[in-house]
Amino acid sequence: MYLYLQPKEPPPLPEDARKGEAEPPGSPEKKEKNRKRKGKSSVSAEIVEGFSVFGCSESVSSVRNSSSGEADGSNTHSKEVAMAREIERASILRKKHGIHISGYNVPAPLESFEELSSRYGCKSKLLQNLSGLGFKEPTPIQRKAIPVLLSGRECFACAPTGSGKTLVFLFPILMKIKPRTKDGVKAVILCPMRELAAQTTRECKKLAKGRKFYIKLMTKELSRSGDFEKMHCDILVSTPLRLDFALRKRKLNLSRVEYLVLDESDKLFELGFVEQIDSVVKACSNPSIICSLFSATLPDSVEELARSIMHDAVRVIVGRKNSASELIKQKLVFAGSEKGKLLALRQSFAESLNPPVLLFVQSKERAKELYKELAFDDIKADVIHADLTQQQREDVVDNFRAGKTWVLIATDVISRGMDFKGINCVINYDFPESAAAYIHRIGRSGRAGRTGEAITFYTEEDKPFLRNIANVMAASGCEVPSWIMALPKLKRKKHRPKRDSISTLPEDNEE
Ligand SMILES: Nc1ncnc2c1ncn2[C@@H]1O[C@H](COP(=O)(O)OP(=O)(O)OP(=O)(O)O)[C@@H](O)[C@H]1O
Repeated sequence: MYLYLQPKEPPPLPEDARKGEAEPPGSPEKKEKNRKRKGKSSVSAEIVEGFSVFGCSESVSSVRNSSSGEADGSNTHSKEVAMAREIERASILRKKHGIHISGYNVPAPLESFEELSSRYGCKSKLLQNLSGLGFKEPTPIQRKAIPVLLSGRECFACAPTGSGKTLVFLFPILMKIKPRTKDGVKAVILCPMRELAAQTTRECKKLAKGRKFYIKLMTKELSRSGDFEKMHCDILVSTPLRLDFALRKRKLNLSRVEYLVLDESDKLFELGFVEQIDSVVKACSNPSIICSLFSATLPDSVEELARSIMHDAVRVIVGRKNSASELIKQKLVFAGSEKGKLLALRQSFAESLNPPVLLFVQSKERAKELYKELAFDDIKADVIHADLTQQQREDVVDNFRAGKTWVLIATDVISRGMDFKGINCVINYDFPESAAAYIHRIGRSGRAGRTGEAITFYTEEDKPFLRNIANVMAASGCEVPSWIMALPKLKRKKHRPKRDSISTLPEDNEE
């Protein structure tokens, strides 16, 4: 029985809520929580177009929050003029960057990172760190979702792979929590995979450079033998399994957590993780906690579940929901059979190999098989899958990052969130199991404004599933043959067929 993750029907909104003024719906506790949030409301705000899931209005208007003290209450006319300008400015920015939002009193988007200081009092050290990382302009999701979190609102954010969502949740945490207060964990970031948790911890440390935060990655050792009563930790990054283990066995106290982030939240809400997420959500019992959910793919079912843990959230979508980055040139290649795929791969590498290349297969067995095949070729290849030790997995990732490995063969353990700089090509050697898996896999290239390429092999067996991928391709402007678009639509069934093993050796029954 999951107390927190039971999806609830959206409560009907009172008439004045639709004007952005009513009491938020929910229990007295939630109301209290929302009252606190309202109090935190920041400088400039919009009330915008509503979507069904978070239940809000269809009217479009925008207000300048007078609590900023910028508007002169005695001069109604000039206040109205200023408000109108603000509405227009926010709307132009949103349109320019393809940002869609829903929610009440949504703060206006950032025009520049400098506004973090002028509007939200950001410390200069943090801003220096941003420019030190070469971040000059906020990306569209950063423009909109950072102010949402900074104004104390919960956020449900969907933006393309490689569009800078990590900064969206890290930066407000670093701005808002007090470092080294010694009264426990203040922020928890959950990631579905260990590699991603390690990467997020590293990014967090880079952004926090020069500020004295205790930032910890929940390693296996820590979850099994950490003394959490003595350990200092402001920001904790973990996979659900390790955090749940530490909660149960090591009596980790999360009651003072102010920020809970579910990165790659659609994956986190998949079966297998739900029980662990539920236990974490329960342990984060602070009524003022701010939850935020991020992914490049957020199906409606996840929005439904999100409603059970979020209150008064602002939904921010950049571009089209559940679509691939437009920076990736996508191609489908018919390889006929399993043998045909290996030949096609070798031929493609012989014609042009432009490393780094990431190659996805559907299982660890197949990853090992393909690695054996490519090891005979003159290609610096390596392999990563769940059978490797943690240290081995880290070494593989480091070697690929350092350019020592040209071709990395991988299962879906690194298909989400991993930020390898400048991957030129992603090859789906095995057809992805779903459109979401496809979007995340190919999203390892075409990041941070760079272009990339994605090639997907398919066999006769994969043909019935082509349409799902073709839809994603067409939506991001890639050419798709009309016969594929005419294939019947399949219900969202996962495609993981049993495939012939990867080998060029003749089979027993062949001559
Ligand atoms: N404002 C910015 N300017 C330039 N580069 C940026 C900016 N913000 C983030 N980046 C860089 O863009 C890359 C992708 O960022 P990030 O990993 O946060 O993407 P993401 O949206 O979380 O992707 P995914 O959905 O795959 O997890 C990183 O290398 C990051 O350093």
